[in-house]
Amino acid sequence: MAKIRIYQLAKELGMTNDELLKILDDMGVAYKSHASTLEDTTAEAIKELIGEQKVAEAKRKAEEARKSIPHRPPVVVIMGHVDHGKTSLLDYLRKSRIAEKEAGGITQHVGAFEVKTPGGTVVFIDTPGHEAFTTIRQRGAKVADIAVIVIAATEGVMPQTREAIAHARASGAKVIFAANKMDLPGADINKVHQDLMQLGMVPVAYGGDVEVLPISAKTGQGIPDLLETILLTAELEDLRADPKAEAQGVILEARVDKQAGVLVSLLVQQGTLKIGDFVVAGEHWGKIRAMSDAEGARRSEAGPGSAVQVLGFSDLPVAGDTFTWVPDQVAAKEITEERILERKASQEVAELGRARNLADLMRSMHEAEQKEINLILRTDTQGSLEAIQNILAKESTEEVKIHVLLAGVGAPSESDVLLASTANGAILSFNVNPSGSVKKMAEQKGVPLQTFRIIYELIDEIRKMVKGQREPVFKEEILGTAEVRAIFKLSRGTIAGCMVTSGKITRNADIRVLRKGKEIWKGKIEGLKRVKDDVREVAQGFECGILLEGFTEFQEGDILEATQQVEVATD
Ligand SMILES: Nc1nc2c(ncn2[C@@H]2O[C@H](COP(=O)(O)OP(=O)(O)OP(=O)(O)O)[C@@H](O)[C@H]2O)c(=O)[nH]1
Repeated sequence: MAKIRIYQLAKELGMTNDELLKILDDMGVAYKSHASTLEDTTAEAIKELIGEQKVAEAKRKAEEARKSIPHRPPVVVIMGHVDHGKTSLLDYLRKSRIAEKEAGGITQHVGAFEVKTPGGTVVFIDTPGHEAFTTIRQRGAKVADIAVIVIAATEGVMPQTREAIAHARASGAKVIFAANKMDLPGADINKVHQDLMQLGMVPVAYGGDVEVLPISAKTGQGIPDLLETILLTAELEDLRADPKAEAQGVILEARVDKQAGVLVSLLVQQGTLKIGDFVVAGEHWGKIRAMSDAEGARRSEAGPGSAVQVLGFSDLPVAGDTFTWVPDQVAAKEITEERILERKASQEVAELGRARNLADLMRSMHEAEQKEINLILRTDTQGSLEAIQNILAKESTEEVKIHVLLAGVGAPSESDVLLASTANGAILSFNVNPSGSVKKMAEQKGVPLQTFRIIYELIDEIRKMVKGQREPVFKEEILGTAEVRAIFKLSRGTIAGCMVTSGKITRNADIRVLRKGKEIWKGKIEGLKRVKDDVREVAQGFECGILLEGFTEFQEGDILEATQQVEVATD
């Protein structure tokens, strides 16, 4: 390597001569002037040092940039079993928010509302239950950071509590439990704790990390603590959003109002949405003409964490679609038109390749290298459910995990189909039949849904799935051999003129070169020719020319052995 002079290296590293001379002084390197040459090792050491400094500086800047982005309020969804108090809790939170304002405040439904506490603001999605939440997730958007799952302490964990947990987990939201109805004499928080332990979740009270807050949606008892826990959880998540970024968020609801036209509720997640902005959401676009918030107040802009109702969409966007800012109408139109075309094209493909049964699902999981089988189990009785779960636990292997997203008594529901669809899973039911509408939905969404009458048939099906997902085991199979009879040295390599002496040689086979019975090389074929034509295979008794990838030292009499890897059936 040519010696480098100090001023040359300084230029290469983008620094001044003086800066580099200072580094040399610090390193104790002697020089006469900036024109002196450096030893190779010194130059390398300096390059390495500067490289490290640059990486550290870039890291520090990235962290600084992240820290300069302000925090945003957490977005919370409330879920739980029917009648456990989701609506009451939302009502209480909504009222407590208004109580802080001037009396007589009017509220309007914009899909989410804010609760301000001394510790910070929390945004609540204004629709109880997981249907709305799952519909939003179905479209690929993550809307809630935290799920509060309400459990009536008079009843404990019920089937839809388990569903809510499964949905929340599948979305990646943090889960906090609210043990509700604590004002009632029959309330027993210990039962809630124990039920959760049975599901493998250890409450903080028992030394675990699962938050269970006793509350009453009726009296408001414990709700400040619940809000505080939400904010603490959010703090750990370090949620940030840049108000200066291009506006982006999720459509929460959309409807047509006879007078106002298309009304869209949306949640801004990044950036600031302003009047006059153009946005696209799925296949629809709009120019924001007016915005109003949950207080019914007109807004000219909405920053991260704000839910607003907007006017300006010409068509109804779909709840759950993300919306993004675009610079103008030309961009808005082009993007939405492109999306419509893309959808039409992919629909045609989907018609052909939709996963309709377990075998199809297994194939798609295999292609995606998914090593977890996600299942929803539905049975007629608790007894059969437990029996199946016990057997399943034994079928899970190190390589392929069986993950039961949800197990419950009763027929599969539409919400099960949504869950299975987002998790790329299957629904297996035992002795219970899904309704026609559920079957139809499963078909539309490509979710395998199968009903069994005999437990062992169900288990067999699962065994097949596990087997399908195992890493395949391969063994080597010899395809054929060829003997080198002549050697041609050409400009593009050395070609072995061979006679296929047994079996066949194929273009994509693995080749072993054997000389006097010993392997001297192993690799792939680069070219296989019969006379002058490139061919895919040559059979016994024919001559051919073989060019190998990276081997040229042929000798007459060498044997080329062609092999291929074949999958071995395992049980
Ligand atoms: N005493 C008492 N009653 C409550 C409390 N929370 C809810 N309730 C009552 O429980 C019943 C069900 O409450 P909702 O808030 O409608 O329950 P939900 O979970 O929204 O129910 P669905 O919307 O049907 O799924 C109502 O009669 C409420 O008044 C509470 O903390 N204490």
